[in-house]
Amino acid sequence: MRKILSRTRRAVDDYHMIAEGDKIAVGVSGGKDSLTLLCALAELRRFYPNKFDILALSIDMGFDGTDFSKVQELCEKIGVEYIIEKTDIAEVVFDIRKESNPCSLCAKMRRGGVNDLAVKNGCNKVALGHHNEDVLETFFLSLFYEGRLGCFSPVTYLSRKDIHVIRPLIYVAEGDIKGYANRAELPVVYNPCPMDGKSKRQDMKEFINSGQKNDKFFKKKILNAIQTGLPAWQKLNN
Ligand SMILES: Nc1ncnc2c1ncn2[C@@H]1O[C@H](COP(=O)(O)OP(=O)(O)OP(=O)(O)O)[C@@H](O)[C@H]1O
Repeated sequence: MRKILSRTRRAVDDYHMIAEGDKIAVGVSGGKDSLTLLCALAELRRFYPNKFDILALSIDMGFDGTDFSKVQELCEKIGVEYIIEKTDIAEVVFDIRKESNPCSLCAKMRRGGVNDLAVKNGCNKVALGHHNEDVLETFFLSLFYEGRLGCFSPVTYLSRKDIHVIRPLIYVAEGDIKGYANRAELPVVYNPCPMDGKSKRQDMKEFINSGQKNDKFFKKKILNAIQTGLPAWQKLNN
């Protein structure tokens, strides 16, 4: 956890993600990334100079067999309040709308659900579990499939809801998350989504891995290009 925590702290500092008195909703899908984010922020909360509080939120998509009870137990252990909202997003996307491209509608509804639930519970920020490889994959997806330079931002202000979305794991490597999730025996929730893993993102992952194999600084250089080239990624002075 020490490495994850120090990288999380560096990202939080570089982009002023956490201010005194913040109440941060951590979006917990039940996957390894968001569970790691939850544990990292619970730990950071103990010593970060700006005092803040966290709340864990899960949007239950309504797939049969989803069980968040072990996440509930983890939250009790680390002293974090936990709210699960049951939805019928899976039914809307797959049965009612019969979407040919279900991921984009699903993600939109899920994001809306997390943000609304955060506001309803008095949070001024939402934290998401995007890690370093998510950043690089998203950057290349924009480049190769949309022909533009872009990526989600470390911090995004949503004016309609008056909340900030923060991504504290942007410097954390997926491999470190996997290692931590295994060692800490995080209660990863089985994802029954039929689309899970079937995406262009997988192709980008393979492309990045082959770049990294040829040049051990590949990922570092791309992140540097993002931070110097995309305005929203410019580090703020501390
Ligand atoms: N059902 C959900 N409820 C609450 N938050 C969610 C949910 N699904 C996703 N999120 C949040 O959005 C982030 C990005 O979603 P995405 O589906 O890309 O997750 P991921 O990369 O598979 O991460 P994870 O391993 O945490 O599932 C997650 O890390 C999490 O913080």
